Amino acid sequence: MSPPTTETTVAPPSAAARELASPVVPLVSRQFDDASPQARTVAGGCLSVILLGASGDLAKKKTFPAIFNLYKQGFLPNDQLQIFGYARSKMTDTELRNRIRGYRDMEDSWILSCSWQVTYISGPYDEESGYIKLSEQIASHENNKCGTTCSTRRLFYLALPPSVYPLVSRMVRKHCMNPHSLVFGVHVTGGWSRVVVEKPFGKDLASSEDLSSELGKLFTEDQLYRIDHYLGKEIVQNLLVMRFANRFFVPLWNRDNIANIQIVFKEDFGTEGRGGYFDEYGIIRDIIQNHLLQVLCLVTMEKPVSLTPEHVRDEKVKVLRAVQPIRDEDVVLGQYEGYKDDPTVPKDSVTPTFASIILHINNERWDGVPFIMKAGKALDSRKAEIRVQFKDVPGDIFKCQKQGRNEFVMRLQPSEAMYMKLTVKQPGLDMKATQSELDLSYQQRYQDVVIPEAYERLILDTIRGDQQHFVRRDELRVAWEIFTPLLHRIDEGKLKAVPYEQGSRGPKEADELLNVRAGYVRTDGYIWIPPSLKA
Ligand SMILES: NC(=O)C1=CN([C@@H]2O[C@H](COP(=O)(O)OP(=O)(O)OC[C@H]3O[C@@H](n4cnc5c(N)ncnc54)[C@H](OP(=O)(O)O)[C@@H]3O)[C@@H](O)[C@H]2O)C=CC1
Ligand SMILES: O=C1O[C@H](COP(=O)(O)O)[C@@H](O)[C@H](O)[C@H]1O
Repeated sequence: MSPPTTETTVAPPSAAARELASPVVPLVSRQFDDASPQARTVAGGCLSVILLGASGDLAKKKTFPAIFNLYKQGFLPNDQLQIFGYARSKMTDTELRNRIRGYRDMEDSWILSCSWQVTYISGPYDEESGYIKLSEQIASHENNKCGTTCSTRRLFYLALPPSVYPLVSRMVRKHCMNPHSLVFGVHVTGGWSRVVVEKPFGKDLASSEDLSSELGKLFTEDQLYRIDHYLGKEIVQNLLVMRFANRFFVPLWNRDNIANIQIVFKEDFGTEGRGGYFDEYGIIRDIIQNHLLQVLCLVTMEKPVSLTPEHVRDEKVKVLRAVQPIRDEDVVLGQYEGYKDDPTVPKDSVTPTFASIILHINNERWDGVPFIMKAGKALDSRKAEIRVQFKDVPGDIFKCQKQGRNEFVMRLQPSEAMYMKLTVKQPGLDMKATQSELDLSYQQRYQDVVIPEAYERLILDTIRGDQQHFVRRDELRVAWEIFTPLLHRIDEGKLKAVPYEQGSRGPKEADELLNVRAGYVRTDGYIWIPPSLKA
């Protein structure tokens, strides 16, 4: 096997590349300096998207719909696209298409009118024959559509359990990489092969490093896209713009003004048939170590030198390195009652389905500010948000502390919004202060804008070769360094999950942790109602 090569492309933009030009150019992710691989990569030619694990949950719910939506919006080449599904399950092309169609009720007529089709290949993950067949089918599509001269692009998406990544990656590397574009190790026709891998990337530092080394032997870092779909969410993508393009926030975003920050993920349903997977990982590996930690990076990092992916990721790594070891007294774990009734969950499972953890960042900006990372399944609502609580005003003459503190809330989902809780004069003759808000609710402000799904954005980024919103290897290592000691203590039974009622706020101990150890001050009697729900 030849060693992996760095992709270098030299062909001028083709007509197909121009066809791929985005109708909307997002502000953050589309700016590259001339030296970046993205700027050099020609984004045109035949495109094969190969979904390994095509029979699975992620493929059905997220990946296929995202590809269809991108195509529908004109982001993918009209006549040079082909989707290949690969998995062990026996299925025909039509059965796979029906499966995809069935999920989101995608319009039959529209799917049938696509000039390309979904091809399904059934094969084992551990035998070469399946990959040889897959490779032949891709080559045949490329020859039919492009001949041998134009650039060909192969996007391999591993929608599979991480345990099979090394095996599948070795097979892909050996049999399915793009042969046309390599001449003496250099891509001369603008072609590429890229590989998307899903989280969780390992179970702890050691297993993640093993996985990274395995993949590193097969692919270069710029061929590997470690996807964390929270980085594709609209409000998460807005974080750098909000923080670094608004004078308001520049002087306030630090330990002098901010009392605490919460990053919260709540789901109002349990494991729903994914208990087998979930029980092996638990809520910290499933949500906090990746999704919430990525959000924390963007909330706390210093301003990058520029928006090139490496500059942004350098800053993320830097702030992660300043996160302090997690103390047991800063952790509350929970397991919802009824979790073990799921037939795929062992009857004696102690896996946490809820965790609230206080992190501390030891740097000049954040020393002393508690960051509360809270995630749970089967809670009272489904939402994800970042809540920045400011300190009290010194010398308060209005007795505002009783009203509540200023908060800046960024709601990732549902109903994207940003609002600022502030104290104003209650309208009327009395000089009385009350809580109100400045509100930017996306549904109201951007009524004609369809907010893309995170997976749409990130899959498009992989096709464009933009790695800003993907996790770099060193970033992943530090993320595991932060959580591995705690995870090992949990695995050894040193920390126990307390039971909580389904549909509740989680264990009451988590509220105590928030109030007592993180100093969060709740505003009684104030609830933000999204404008869409107001009469
Ligand atoms: N589902 C979701 O909402 C999300 C999933 N992810 C990640 O995406 C990846 C795929 O997830 P998901 O689709 O839910 O997983 P699934 O359990 O649905 O697995 C996907 C496919 O992999 C094959 N497979 C399952 N178990 C094994 C095994 N032990 N050995 C070999 N092959 C197996 C099956 O295909 P066959 O038997 O036909 O070969 C299955 O259809 C995971 O890494 C997950 O963490 C990330 C975010 C959200
Ligand atoms: O990665 C995962 O994310 C989903 C939640 O994603 P969202 O975009 O709907 O917030 C979660 O349900 C799943 O357990 C986890 O693996």
